[in-house]
Amino acid sequence: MEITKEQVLQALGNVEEPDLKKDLVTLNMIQDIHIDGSKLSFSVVLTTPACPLKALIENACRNAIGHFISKEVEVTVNMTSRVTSQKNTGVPGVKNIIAVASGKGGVGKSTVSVNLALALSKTGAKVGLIDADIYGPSIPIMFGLENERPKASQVDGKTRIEPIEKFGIKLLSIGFFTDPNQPVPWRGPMVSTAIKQLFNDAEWGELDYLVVDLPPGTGDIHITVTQSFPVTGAVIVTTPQKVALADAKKGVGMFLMPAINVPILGVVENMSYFTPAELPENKYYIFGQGGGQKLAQTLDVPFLGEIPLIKSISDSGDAGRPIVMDEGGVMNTAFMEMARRVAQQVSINNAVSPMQATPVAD
Ligand SMILES: Nc1ncnc2c1ncn2[C@@H]1O[C@H](COP(=O)(O)OP(=O)(O)OP(=O)(O)O)[C@@H](O)[C@H]1O
Repeated sequence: MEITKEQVLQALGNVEEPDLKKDLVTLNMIQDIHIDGSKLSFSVVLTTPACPLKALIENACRNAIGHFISKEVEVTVNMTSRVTSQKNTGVPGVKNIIAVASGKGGVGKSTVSVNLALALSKTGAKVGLIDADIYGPSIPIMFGLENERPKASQVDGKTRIEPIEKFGIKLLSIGFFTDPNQPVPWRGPMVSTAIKQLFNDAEWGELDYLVVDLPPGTGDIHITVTQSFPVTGAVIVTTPQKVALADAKKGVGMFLMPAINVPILGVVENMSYFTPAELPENKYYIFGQGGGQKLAQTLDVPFLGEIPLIKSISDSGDAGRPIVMDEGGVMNTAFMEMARRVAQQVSINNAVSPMQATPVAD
């Protein structure tokens, strides 16, 4: 059987990327076509390794070859990725900055930030995490790094900070530079300088996603981060309670203000229902059901998922090993699904006007 490259491209031109609403060939996602008799191999370059539609797209490609060329073709599909970036984030090498915010304190914003960063990294992305919660930096504890200090050196008269690496991601926290027993009275300009240093003075290297854990509410740090760095999008964390939902709405409002203008990637509802470890199929909606989803609908933004309330999440946070690191179980599934939806929204936003898309090794 004779197959040509043109036939392959024509067949795959019938496969639509469901999120980006264009075919894979137009999107330049088909690469490395090799034909050897009836054997065909090609790569599909997705916009994120966390793509939730990976299996569906691969299947559609196989079906298209079978349908438009021949069922006799022996197809090998390599699913790879190249994370896209819409804007220059202002931090060299960093493709996307994802801000994690909440209207109200204590809703689990840091828990979501940490597990989001690790879940993205588990899919194969290069990830960094900044703890910008100046009033209660909790990331050092959550990673078991309370006594660590990042290395700093002088290069050409400039301070360069080495982010700490743990569980495959690079991280920096404002907590690494303060004494937990000595509360620091931060003044506005000091806060702004300190936060900017976490972005500008650190050796982040190449990152697909830099996740930023913001303080709760709306304040100086939000303004500093959003005005100094073009943030790709914001993830809003809420719990199902009315107060949290009302505050989340205010948080969304701040990101959408013309002076700030950061796209909302979506709403995550944390502590959605209680699930006992011994009976994971039982769900008790102790704070009410569907509040986060309704909020997302009202604001016309995506709903990124429900995270259950379970005791082991706080134990794991205190023990320095975030829960998504433990394979299997409801929390791992919930955080992996949430991360895939976040990455999907980043890809969709970037596809609106992709300015640069640099390849990453897979
Ligand atoms: N889904 C959950 N199930 C059980 N406990 C949780 C869950 N999410 C968060 N927690 C616990 O709730 C507490 C607050 O969480 P976290 O520090 O992530 O919130 P936050 O919104 O970042 O708080 P802050 O306003 O102080 O920044 C922690 O003890 C954490 O372990």
